Amino acid sequence: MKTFKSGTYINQGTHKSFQPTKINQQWTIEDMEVLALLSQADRQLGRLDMYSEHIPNIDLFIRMHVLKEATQSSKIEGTKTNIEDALLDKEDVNDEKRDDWEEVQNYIEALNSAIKSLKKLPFSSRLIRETHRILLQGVRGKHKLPGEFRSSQNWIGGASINDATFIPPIHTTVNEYMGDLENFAHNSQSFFPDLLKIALIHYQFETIHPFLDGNGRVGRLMIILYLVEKGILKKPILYLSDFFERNRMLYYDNLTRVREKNDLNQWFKFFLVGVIETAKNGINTFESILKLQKEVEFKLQTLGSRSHNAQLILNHLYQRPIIDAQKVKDLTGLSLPSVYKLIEELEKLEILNEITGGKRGRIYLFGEYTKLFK
Ligand SMILES: Nc1ncnc2c1ncn2[C@@H]1O[C@H](COP(=O)(O)OP(=O)(O)OP(=O)(O)O)[C@@H](O)[C@H]1O
Repeated sequence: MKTFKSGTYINQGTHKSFQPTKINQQWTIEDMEVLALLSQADRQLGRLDMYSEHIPNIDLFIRMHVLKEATQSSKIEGTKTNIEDALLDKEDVNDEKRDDWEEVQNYIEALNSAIKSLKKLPFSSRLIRETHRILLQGVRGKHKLPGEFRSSQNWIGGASINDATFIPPIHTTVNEYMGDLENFAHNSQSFFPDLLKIALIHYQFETIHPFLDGNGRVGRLMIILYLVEKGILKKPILYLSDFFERNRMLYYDNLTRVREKNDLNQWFKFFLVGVIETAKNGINTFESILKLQKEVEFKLQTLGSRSHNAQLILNHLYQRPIIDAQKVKDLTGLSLPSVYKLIEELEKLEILNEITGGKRGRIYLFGEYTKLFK
């Protein structure tokens, strides 16, 4: 690592683009602090992974984890959607918030679809492009070449290329760089720890900046895809975007430091601290979910014969903690008067609370559960 050189600048006449060093090579690591953090991060990830085996019905809770990741990652990009907004149906979202809401939904769809595809497609340029296509579908992204690598020079920061903070590699080299990144991801001879590999892949991906837009979001999404593909996590339950969002300036600065100061170790440390902190938060969230689940079950016992229907509603709420009377009717097959009675009882038990304040179109939130993801 001592001699690591992040890349070279090539003169394009009006500007200089940064051509990063290819990453599919043998890496060594000598910084003891990186190694110590790596060992902690591995330990915490192992603990987190255990939850996916031991929590019954874990899939119920994963949807909310995905929703949180989508909200936080999109927030870095600038959307103003919060978790409660992201839970709403399209027709319940205000006009001015709808485009942001759609971006978050695209993120959820892109992540779910990519996780599913991993069963038949490897972590590859093709998978990355397909994920990008879903992420940028719809109004805002349609002029940004969804699903395609760029065919022009782009830049980061500044209104024009002349005052850019960073100019990624020339577009004619994007395919070659992405091929190198893909080969590195699958190079089993490189004997480099997986967490450092994905940290390096994220840095390199952001530096290549292969798309016209959405590079940050796709790059963050790739982290979870890589961890699942390598079997480090059985389920997609580690989401770093919250950490990156809370430390946004450091996130950008540490990426920049690699390029400007050849300081890869600082980026590794930042990334590993993120993994440790996020895994610990994930474990706490699961502990809180289990505790809440017990409390709720205890409350449901007071409903006697109606507890079966209440349980059906709860199974829905753990996936999407928002509901209306029609959905309760669909889930339980009860008549409308019985539906309203059951909702009222769940309100009394402080499981549901109405959030619109209106008489019609009432929507109920499972607030205590939603809070665990904030
Ligand atoms: N100096 C830098 N060097 C390399 N990558 C950077 C640098 N500064 C920012 N980035 C990366 O570029 C991303 C922004 O790229 P882009 O606007 O294409 O992505 P986005 O998904 O639309 O937005 P965002 O990443 O802000 O959510 C940042 O999130 C970060 O990952």
